[in-house]
Formats: sequence, structure tokens, C-alpha cells
Amino acid sequence: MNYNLNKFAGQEQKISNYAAFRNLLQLISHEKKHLMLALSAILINSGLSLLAPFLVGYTIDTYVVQKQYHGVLVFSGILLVMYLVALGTSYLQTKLMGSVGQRTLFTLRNAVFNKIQQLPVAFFNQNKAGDLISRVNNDTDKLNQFFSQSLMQFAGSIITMIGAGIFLLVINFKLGVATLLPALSILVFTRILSPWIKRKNAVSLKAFGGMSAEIQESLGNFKVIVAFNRRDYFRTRFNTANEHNYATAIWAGLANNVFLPFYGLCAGLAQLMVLAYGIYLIAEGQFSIGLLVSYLSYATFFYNPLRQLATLWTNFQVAMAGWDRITEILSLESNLPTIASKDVIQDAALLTFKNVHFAYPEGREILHNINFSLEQGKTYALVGPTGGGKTTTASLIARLYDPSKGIVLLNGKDIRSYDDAERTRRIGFILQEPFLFTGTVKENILYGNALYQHNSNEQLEQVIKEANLEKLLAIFDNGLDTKVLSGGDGVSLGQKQLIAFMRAVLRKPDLLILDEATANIDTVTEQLLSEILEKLPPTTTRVIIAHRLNTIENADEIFFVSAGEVTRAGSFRNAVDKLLSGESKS
Ligand SMILES: Nc1ncnc2c1ncn2[C@@H]1O[C@H](COP(=O)(O)OP(=O)(O)OP(=O)(O)O)[C@@H](O)[C@H]1O
Repeated sequence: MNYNLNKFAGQEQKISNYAAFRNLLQLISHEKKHLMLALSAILINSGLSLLAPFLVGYTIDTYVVQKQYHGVLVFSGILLVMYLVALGTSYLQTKLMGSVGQRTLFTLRNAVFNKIQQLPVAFFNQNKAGDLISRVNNDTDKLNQFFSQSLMQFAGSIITMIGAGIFLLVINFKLGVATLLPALSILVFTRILSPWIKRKNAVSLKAFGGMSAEIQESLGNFKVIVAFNRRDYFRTRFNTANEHNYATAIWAGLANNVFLPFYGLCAGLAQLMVLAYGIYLIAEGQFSIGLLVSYLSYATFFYNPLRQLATLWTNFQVAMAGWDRITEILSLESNLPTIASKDVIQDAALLTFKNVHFAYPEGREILHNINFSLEQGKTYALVGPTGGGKTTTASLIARLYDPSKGIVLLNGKDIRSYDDAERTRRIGFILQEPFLFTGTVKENILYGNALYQHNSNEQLEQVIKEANLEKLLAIFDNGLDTKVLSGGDGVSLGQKQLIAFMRAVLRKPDLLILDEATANIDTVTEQLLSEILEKLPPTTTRVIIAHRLNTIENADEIFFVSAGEVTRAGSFRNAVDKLLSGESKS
């Protein structure tokens, strides 16, 4: 399965705005109570706003023209109460929708993050962390903005427009038709330009993701940048990404504001029409001044929300573009599902590769027809030239990937039939580049280990002693409480490897893979590690990948991994010869 999210760019499904709107509403369907309350508030608000001009017109014709100031005062009071209630409803809907938006943001971020956590290693190989962060942070926020700021205004604007339209047609049908005519051209204009606006926003969000990726890459590698004095190189790269982001944001901004002037023009034309035709009707005695004042207000009530709709509509297009990028992640499935358990194949070995072929996504085949078995309690070494396929073989043993062809058996059962918890309990993998989380040595050792999670320091120290790891722990100044930063400063690379080692050994796996796990450790400590490995329960199988030959001297069997082939190297001497002849060739 191809997990490259950017391959989706420009291939988004063509769905109608209505269907898209329904999709977005689905996201907040569980908020029915709050939505209904907010909608009621906006309905009351729109109703009051619509009634006001009518009352103003009525007051002018009935009381102002007749100079009955008592009536003017009464109606002014009524209008004031109406305005205050409208203010209250407006506040209520803003508050309600603000919290709906924040909750949606919270749920969405969780959903996207959880999905990312479920995806296999191949997904992370193919996507840049910065772009993923931008999707989790920035794109989800576009939806929050739409829900908290735009959705109810959207509903309110439409209600106000429909109400104002009805008033305009009822007060004077012909004048009403003339006033509403410019709105038709707005409809056509909006329909034609909406897809273009969404496209421009999608490109802008992608550029923003690209810029985040650049920032993330340079921050993650700052030591290399400083050591090689590559600041200019990264400055240039960031500049390019920033320029691209700037250019696409300008276009998106332009697209997002393209409706406003046109809507403004139409509103102006409508006002002009009302004035000219209205004054003509007054001159003909078919209309009153009060009605014209109301009429002008209703025309404003129709066109102002329409102008607001221009902004809201673009917010909707931005939210849609963000939603597309989020669904790209949400729709992904892990290509490493747990399959139904098939019959156990008669196999005495702990782990077996049967006719295994493997290629990374979009890559050439790396492993060709691999067959070997690992028996319980034995120590195996994988040696071979750089890039020969050792880590890839180990990754298949730990099921970080599935073979493209062939099968891997664990205890005679397809490895795919073990769920993640069971598989990782049985197979421990100390990676070439150990990763530590910000916290203490204790927290890092217990990462992913439910067994000792609630142990006190004393209890855990006892467990560590029983696992023969106490000499390793003694290397850390503050023992279990030694502080560790995820960036890794504060502890040396070798110390990191020791923490990763303790983390894996304490899980008591049936099979322990060490991928260059001692490459940064001094020879004395390395000797200590090999003693610990020897003292592991006799049933533990060990797979050691190492370039240092002394590390593999005591292996029961040595496999030579080169050019995608895994062959038995025979004795240690043979392996050394093979390795040396391979190295001299390369
Ligand atoms: N994530 C990946 N995507 C695509 N190709 C990869 C990936 N990881 C490794 N490869 C390729 O697979 C081949 C085998 O790499 P692998 O890391 O398994 O070699 P290795 O024997 O462990 O090397 P080393 O001794 O340097 O650790 C290499 O050609 C490498 O370029």
C-alpha cells in the first residue's frame, strides 16, 4: 500500500458542495442539543433584526409624520428591548458554537493522531513529520474556525436574507423583484468560482505543510547543520518553502476575497434601484416615506448578509480543503492487519522465513526468496555489507513490514495472526537508532511494559537486579530518576543504547533482536552486555546484527546478508572471510 499523502494532491474526489456540507455536519451531529439551541438563538436574533425596520417604518408613518411623540417614545423603548434581546441571543450562539468548535477540534485532533499512531512504519517513511504536524494542528483548526465562527452566521445570514426577501416582495412585489435581481448574478458568480477558491486553499494548506516539514527537518538535524556549516543551505531551502507558502497564501487570500467587491457592487446596484424606483413610486403616490425607509433597510438586510455569506462561503471552502487533507489520513488503513489464525504448521523453529521476498513501497525488491529458521534459545548473527539488507530482514522478523511474497512463521503460525500486543511481547527489537522520550530513565525503561508500570523504584531496582542489569543502571548518575530529553542531549548515544537495551530485556521477549545495539558502547560495557545476554532465560533466542566481529564470535549460527540474499556463513572464520572478501570487492 502506498502511504504517500502527497500523491493524493489534486486527486481529491469531486463531490458537490451540498454533499461536502453534509459531511461536515456529520462531524458535529452528536452536538444536536447545542446546535438546536444555537439555531434557536440565531432564529430569534434574525427575527428581531427583521422586525426592527418594519417597526421603524411604521413609527415614522404613524407617529413621526403625525408628530405623536408619545408613540415615538413607546416604540423606541420596544426597539431598545429588541436590540438588547438580539445582543443576548448573539452572545449565546457565539458561546455555544465556540465550544462546539473547540470540542470538534479536540475530537478531530484525537482522531487524526490516533489514526497516525495506528499506521505502519511505511507511512512514516513516506511522509514528512512537519506536514503531518501541520495536518494535526493547522488543518483541524480550519474546521474549528468554520464551526465556531461561520456555521451559525451562515444559518443566520440565510434566515435573515430569506426573511428580508419576503418583506421586500410583500411590501411591493415589482420593487422587490427589481431589488432582488442583482442577487441572481451573485449566485452564478459564486457557483463558477467556488471550486477555484477551494483549489487555491488546498494548494496553500499543502505549501504550509511543506514549510512545517522544512522547519521540522532543520530543527531535527541542527547539530549536523552546525557541524557542516550548512545554515545557508537550510536558510535557502526554508526561503524557497516560505516563498512558495507566501505565493500560494497570496493566491488563496485573493481567492477568498474575490466575492466581496462583486457582492458589494450588487448591493450598491440594488440600493440604487430601490431609491430610483421608490422615489418614482412616492411621486406617483403609491408609496410612503416610511415604507421607503423600511424598504431600504430590508434591501440592506438582504445584501449585507449576502456580503457576509461571501466571507462565510470562502471559510467553508477553506474548511473543505482542510477536511480533504484530514480525511486523506483518516481513510488510511494499516497494511499490517491481524489475520485469522490458520492451522499451525509443523515447525520446531521459533521463527521461520519461507520464500520471503520484500520491496519497500515504490521501491525495487530488497530481499529475494529468503529461507531460514531461528530455533529457541540460540544466538544468531546477521552480518554483511552496508545496505545488504540486515535491518530489513530484522524488520520483517519484528513485523514492521509484511513480505511482498512468502510467509514468516512465529511458533509455526503465520506472524500476521498475532495481535500487536502479543507479537511485541514475544519479539523485542533494539533499533539501530534508539529513541528516548522526555522523562526519566525509569519511564523510558518501562515504556510499553505494563508489567512493572506501578512498581516503586525499590521494587523496580530489584527486578533490574534479577535481570542482571544493575551494573548498567549504575552507569546513570541518578539511577532510575536520571532525567532524559527526547532530543537526546544529557545522555550519550551509548547511554541511550543501554536504556533501549534495558527496556527490551525487561520485557522478557522470546526473541530479542539487537540491530547494531552496541555500536556506540565501549568494549568493557559491551562485554557486560554480552554477559547479560548469556544470562537471559535459556529459551530466549537472540538475533544480533553487528559490524564489530567480536560481538558475533559466540553466535551459534551466522547468516551472511548481502545483495538481498541470506545465506548460512558456516563457522565464524568463514563469515569473517566472506565479509572481508565482500568488503574488498565493494
Ligand atoms: N525505508 C526504506 N525505504 C526504501 N528503501 C530502503 C528503506 N530502508 C532501507 N532501504 C534500502 O534497503 C536496502 C537494505 O537496507 P538495510 O537497512 O536493510 O541494510 P543493512 O544491511 O541493515 O545496512 P547497514 O549495515 O548500513 O545498517 C538498502 O539498499 C536501502 O537503501
